[in-house]
Amino acid sequence: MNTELYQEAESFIRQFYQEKGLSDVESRLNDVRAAIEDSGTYHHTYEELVYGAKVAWRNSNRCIGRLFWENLNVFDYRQLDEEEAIFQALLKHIDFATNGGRIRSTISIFRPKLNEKEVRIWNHQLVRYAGYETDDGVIGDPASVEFTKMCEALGWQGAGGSFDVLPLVIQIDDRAPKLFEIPSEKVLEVPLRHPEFDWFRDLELKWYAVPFISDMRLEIGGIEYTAAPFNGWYMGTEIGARNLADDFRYDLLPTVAKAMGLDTKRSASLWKDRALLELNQAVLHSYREDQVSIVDHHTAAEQFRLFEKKENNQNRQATGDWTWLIPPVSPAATHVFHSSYEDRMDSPNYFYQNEAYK
Ligand code: HEM
Ligand SMILES: N/C(=N/c1cccc(CO[C@@H]2CCNC2)c1)c1cccs1
Repeated sequence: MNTELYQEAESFIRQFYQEKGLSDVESRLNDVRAAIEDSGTYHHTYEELVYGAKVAWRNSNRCIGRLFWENLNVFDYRQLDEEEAIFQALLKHIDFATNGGRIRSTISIFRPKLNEKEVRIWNHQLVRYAGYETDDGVIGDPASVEFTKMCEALGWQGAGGSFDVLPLVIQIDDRAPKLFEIPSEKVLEVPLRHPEFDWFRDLELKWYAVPFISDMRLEIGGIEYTAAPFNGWYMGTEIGARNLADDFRYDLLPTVAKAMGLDTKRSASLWKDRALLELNQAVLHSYREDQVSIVDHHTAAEQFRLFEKKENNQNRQATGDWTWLIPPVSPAATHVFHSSYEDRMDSPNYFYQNEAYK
């Protein structure tokens, strides 16, 4: 009898029954114990799965967006056993979550790991841009160079542009991974323009509307869901202060600063800070004008403060990883910077897992 699994299962089931005010937890625990004795594992009810996915979000210490943890749409795809069916489910997730720009927080949960057999999505995010190493530097997203090479090794042919959407790579157990192109009409993107600087659109920048994290493991009561892609909406700084700004990503601060006519020779001119602000303003302006959900880092911090209060009202204390909760732009202008959080890892939760392309 796998007592470690039973202990994690018991702790989760008791938490679920207690928080939901359900009765007769002992009878459910007897069924779970019997299942583990009989088959080495147990099966979550849909209600347990939904509660587990939501509480895993509530426990995600690095997430500033947790105020809305109870509004998660959960798709139960544990019965799917073929790559093609999983691909179709992912397209449905992308459509449902995108919702024409009124983004809906959603998670799709595929079959959990059992006896070293597992379903994996090799992508970091369902939608992400390719990165190509050339003699004159990287074209596209440098963060995707390694994964792009893997896709090419598996037969994918990218267009060689700066914003090519990568294919989905789905692997079941030890079968060969299968590649699937996402139809371009399924991928909502936002062309970036600035509210005052007309030259900004000439940079021909864009970003995808919805972030779908597809490489983390969802752990609920000792059961490991190794393929459980989830999405929310972006906080503007993720795009404007990191993806497009980091010098190991699209490295656009010098480009924006020069177009603004700033003196990029002297750090003291704060040209990087001025460029950052305009880049972030362009992101928020473009997403809002296209009616694509996005949140600025001040509003997100206010929402997080409300989350902290709501947790206290439920006799819980919000845990957090301060180093990730503070936004990369004007962190000290938010209450988060002046607060402290215990970085305790409660379960259920989302975890990193080994790179699928081992
Ligand atoms: C609804 C809007 C949401 C917003 C605005 C939001 C915002 C963020 C931001 C800004 C980060 C830091 C990312 C980074 O710095 O790279 C983050 C991290 C995280 N979020 Fe949220 N989030 C949202 C919804 C969700 C949902 C629906 C889930 C899961 C069900 C989730 C789970 C997480 C996790 C696990 C991390 C940490 C990732 C890591 O450690 O790499 N978030 N979130
Ligand atoms: N806005 C978001 N931002 C992120 C949430 C989790 C992870 C990430 C990206 O993390 C990468 C790995 C470490 N930094 C970048 C971004 C969401 C994605 C999915 C739901 S909400």
